[in-house]
Amino acid sequence: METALRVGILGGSGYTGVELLRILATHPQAEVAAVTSRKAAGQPVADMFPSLRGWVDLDFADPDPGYLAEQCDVVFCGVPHGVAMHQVPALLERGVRVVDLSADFRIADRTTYERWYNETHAAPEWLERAVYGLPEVNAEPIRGARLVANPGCYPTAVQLAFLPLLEAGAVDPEGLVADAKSGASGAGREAKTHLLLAEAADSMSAYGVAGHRHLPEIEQGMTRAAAGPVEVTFVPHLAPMIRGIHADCYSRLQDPEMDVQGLFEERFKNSPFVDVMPSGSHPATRTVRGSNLCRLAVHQPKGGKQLVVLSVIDNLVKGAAGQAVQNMNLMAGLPEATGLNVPPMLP
Ligand SMILES: NC(=O)C1=CN([C@@H]2O[C@H](COP(=O)(O)OP(=O)(O)OC[C@H]3O[C@@H](n4cnc5c(N)ncnc54)[C@H](OP(=O)(O)O)[C@@H]3O)[C@@H](O)[C@H]2O)C=CC1
Ligand SMILES: CC(=O)N[C@@H](CCC(=O)OP(=O)(O)O)C(=O)O
Repeated sequence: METALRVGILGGSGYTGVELLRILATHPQAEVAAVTSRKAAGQPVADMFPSLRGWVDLDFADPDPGYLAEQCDVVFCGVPHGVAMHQVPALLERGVRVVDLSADFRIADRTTYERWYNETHAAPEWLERAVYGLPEVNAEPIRGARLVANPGCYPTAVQLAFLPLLEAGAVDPEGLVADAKSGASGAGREAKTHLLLAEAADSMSAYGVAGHRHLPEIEQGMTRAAAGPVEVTFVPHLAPMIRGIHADCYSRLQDPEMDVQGLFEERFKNSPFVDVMPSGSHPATRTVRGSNLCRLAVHQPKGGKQLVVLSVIDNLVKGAAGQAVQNMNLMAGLPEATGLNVPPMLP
């Protein structure tokens, strides 16, 4: 067997970090060599995450890029946006390849990034060199990338639902609506009042309706797919569940007679993690939990022009850690699904 890839996780004590550790624990070609946390440096990983007892025998280390570069061939960044951009250049300059799960390198246009994220970009020279890590679109450039910007969770679910339609010019690109619900783990592991059990359970609320930071990321990908301007209304919601994203994606067909089901089946026939369900299906988030799958279902109510595509993912897997490992596999020349072929957990 070839030597395993030595993998590091910058920000390993958060939700995407523990999900990366879970997935990598059974990956046949990767070995986790370093995991960082400022607060837990020096403590065994399995003390913080007893679920990994017997699987991960490492202590958390300080987030020092020099140390990570010594130990690792590839580093995943599971740190908040605004943090990764300060750490990533030092890793890249030392020859480490990086998959950044934060938003720092997703938006190629610096001005757009700075407007939506309200801060000056610390590594603008890497913005254009980063490859947007949606494997269903960019598999080839991802293979050769030094820096992959892993997509956001909502943008993954929404783009996969719209891309076939936009690439084929099948819908009005200016009348797109994405109504999406996310589980609370999408907001990370830091304490926040709106995520307390008594605030988030048994309730559902929209947020960011006037403009969520995922909107420019969604529009960037969809503009590329449509090869022209798109107009998207994006309404995210916090739903009373732990994992999962359910996106209802609305558009107007140019030709209601078009075989939309056939279009989706053809577009994703070589995508191991996109399941185009029979037309009229109702996918549930629980049918993808713990897996790297995106399940899509096409609906054409009354056979008219209005089209509804339902898209479900696990925000921590296809929306974050699983997609990041899919990208690492491509970068390493491995089959895309290596270490990711597990069925979802249900119930
Ligand atoms: N949760 C989700 O569903 C998704 C998250 N993402 C993105 O992935 C990234 C990680 O998210 P998530 O795991 O949920 O976040 P968490 O808040 O759960 O974890 C953040 C991690 O980053 C570390 N960290 C925080 N600040 C710093 C810093 N200044 N320097 C070094 N390390 C730091 C924390 O550890 P410590 O404080 O101990 O150092 C912790 O390990 C974020 O950018 C997020 O937006 C992307 C897609 C989906
Ligand atoms: C429920 C919730 O709060 N979700 C987060 C998005 C989660 C996420 O993954 O954001 P990035 O991928 O851009 O890091 C939010 O709305 O900001």
